[in-house]
Amino acid sequence: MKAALLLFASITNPKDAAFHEWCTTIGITCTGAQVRTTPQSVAGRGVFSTKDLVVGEELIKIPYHAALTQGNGAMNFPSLGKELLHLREQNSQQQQPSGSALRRIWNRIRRKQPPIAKETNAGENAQEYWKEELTSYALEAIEQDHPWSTWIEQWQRNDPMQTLVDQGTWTHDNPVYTNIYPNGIAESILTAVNDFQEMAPDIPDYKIGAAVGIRLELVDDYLFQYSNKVPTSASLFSLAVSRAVGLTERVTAIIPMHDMINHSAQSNVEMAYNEKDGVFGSFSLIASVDIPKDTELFLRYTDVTDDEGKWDDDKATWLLTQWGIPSSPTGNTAPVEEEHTASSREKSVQDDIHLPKM
Ligand SMILES: C[S@@+](CC[C@H](N)C(=O)[O-])C[C@H]1O[C@@H](n2cnc3c(N)ncnc32)[C@H](O)[C@@H]1O
Repeated sequence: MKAALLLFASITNPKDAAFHEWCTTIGITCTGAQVRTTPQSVAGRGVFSTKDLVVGEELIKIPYHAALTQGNGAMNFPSLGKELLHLREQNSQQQQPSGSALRRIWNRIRRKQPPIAKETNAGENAQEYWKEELTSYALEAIEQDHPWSTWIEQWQRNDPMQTLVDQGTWTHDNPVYTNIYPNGIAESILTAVNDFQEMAPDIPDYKIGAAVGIRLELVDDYLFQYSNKVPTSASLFSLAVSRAVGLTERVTAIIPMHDMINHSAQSNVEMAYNEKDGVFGSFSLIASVDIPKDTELFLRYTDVTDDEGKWDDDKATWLLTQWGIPSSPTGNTAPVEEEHTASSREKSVQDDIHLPKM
């Protein structure tokens, strides 16, 4: 308790302090790390080491029940769980549209990425609907003032895609819908594409345009299928997507503390989990290199290099539009070789983990 008080005393931002207090309540232990809102972070807020850490040292431990998964969501909100299950059954019976030309092009690009996870522990076809369902559970948590709300209300993302989704200016029936050019594209979409291009000038604008188009289609599909049936929010949907991690082929999760860690091609932490008989116990964040005190911690969300280690602009487009993170041929070197140091009880999921894609 004394240690916790000392920890909060050193956090100056009230939101960070509230988040850490919540972490303690829910059973997350942060022995070597702290969330800080600071200009020193690449994204204005990130996780920093609070002491010198040696490779292999555990700095954060998160119990499984703290993570937002479809299974945990259904356990906390059983009636919403039933409604979502019902919707899932309805949706999977319906003929899925073959998708637009844009989506087909993007699917070709996506084949370069690891395969998308297929199913979860929450039932048949569940993995297909994780984005929609985790968003609904997150909204329900806020609505019911569930303890998770302290964390969920702090989700943030600051990039042209999130701005576009927050403004809702891409849909024709939106009163704030801005100019449409003769080619049918809204001015707000072109603004987002231009803003992205300024952030990452090495990525061709047509690739950014395609990726933005795909995401908007997915948001549209989501609103069409879920609005007026269960809690929905395009903004939270987009936030959830940027914070989720695929743990196994069956389970996608948003994990508190883990989701506060920013991306770098040269990560310095990795995640491991304790699992017995296919049941998760807890997640650990482990130093993958020696880390001095007060250093920002990084995970590598995705690799943007090809088989030969060269910067791949398709993958870079993904990083840019999924998380708002720019990259360039010169700014991305191969990740540092990491020595696996987790105990034998812990299975490293660094290689299995993929941040899910829309
Ligand atoms: C999983 S969250 C990480 C925590 C986030 N910074 C926060 O304060 O909630 C992912 C988001 O963080 C930001 N981010 C992460 N790594 C970044 C980087 N290297 N450069 C710029 N923004 C980054 C992006 O907005 C991204 O969508």
